[in-house]
Amino acid sequence: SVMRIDTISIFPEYFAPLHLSLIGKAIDHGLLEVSSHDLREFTHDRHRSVDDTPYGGGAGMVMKPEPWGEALDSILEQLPSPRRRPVLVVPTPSGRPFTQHAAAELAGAEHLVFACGRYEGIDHRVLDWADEHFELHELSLGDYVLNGGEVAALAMIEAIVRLVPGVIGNPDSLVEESYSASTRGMLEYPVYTKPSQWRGLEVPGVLLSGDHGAVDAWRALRSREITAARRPDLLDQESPDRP
Ligand SMILES: COc1ccc(Cn2ccc3ccc(-c4cc(N)[nH]n4)cc32)cc1
Repeated sequence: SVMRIDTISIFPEYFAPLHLSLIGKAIDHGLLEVSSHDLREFTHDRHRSVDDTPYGGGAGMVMKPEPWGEALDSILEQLPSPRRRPVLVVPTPSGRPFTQHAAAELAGAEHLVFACGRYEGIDHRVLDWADEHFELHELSLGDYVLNGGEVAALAMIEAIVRLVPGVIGNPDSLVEESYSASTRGMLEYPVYTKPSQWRGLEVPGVLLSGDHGAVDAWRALRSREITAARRPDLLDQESPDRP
């Protein structure tokens, strides 16, 4: 089944990179449809204004609700009926953390819409209205501040789309990863390839030994060492993935 992704932003060109590499191939193979919409197309004043001063005062500007309402209406109108409610993802600093778990959850959706804000954010009534017409997810990319939602949406789209069957060339790499890395498992072990000697640096001997049991043990040990050093929080969680 084809996954459809719509993005809405005042910088739609942010999403041009999605047509490169893996995601570009998925689009070429008809597995994925990506459309980027310019929010200003849903303004009608001479200045095509999308923002205004915040009620209650404070610095910066807030995105007006009307253009967002018209943009979201336009997405809903273009849906084949009878339609399941599309998923609306709104990147925001105050969102629920976007995790591999969230990516897997969203990878099952048929239709994803990303509303990318700028300025100090979007008039909250847009979210209140959208909650009635979409399956709404307000998501944070991480505990750092961006200038808008576009970069977060790009990262989320990549994390989601690579989980869609058929999009990634080699499904094995996903299985391995799902048990050892960025999920609530452990961090990835170090990887090596030819040449076996490079600038006086060798590849760990066990990896050249052909002893698969020893290789697995070495990798598990390195994952545990690296996780303990960099992400002790991941070690605390009991998870079925980690024996
Ligand atoms: C009240 O504090 C702020 C309010 C708005 C902004 C700028 N901005 C506007 C829309 C928008 C969407 C997402 C994000 C974002 C998401 C993550 N993980 N970091 N930053 C930032 C965004 C900065 C800070």
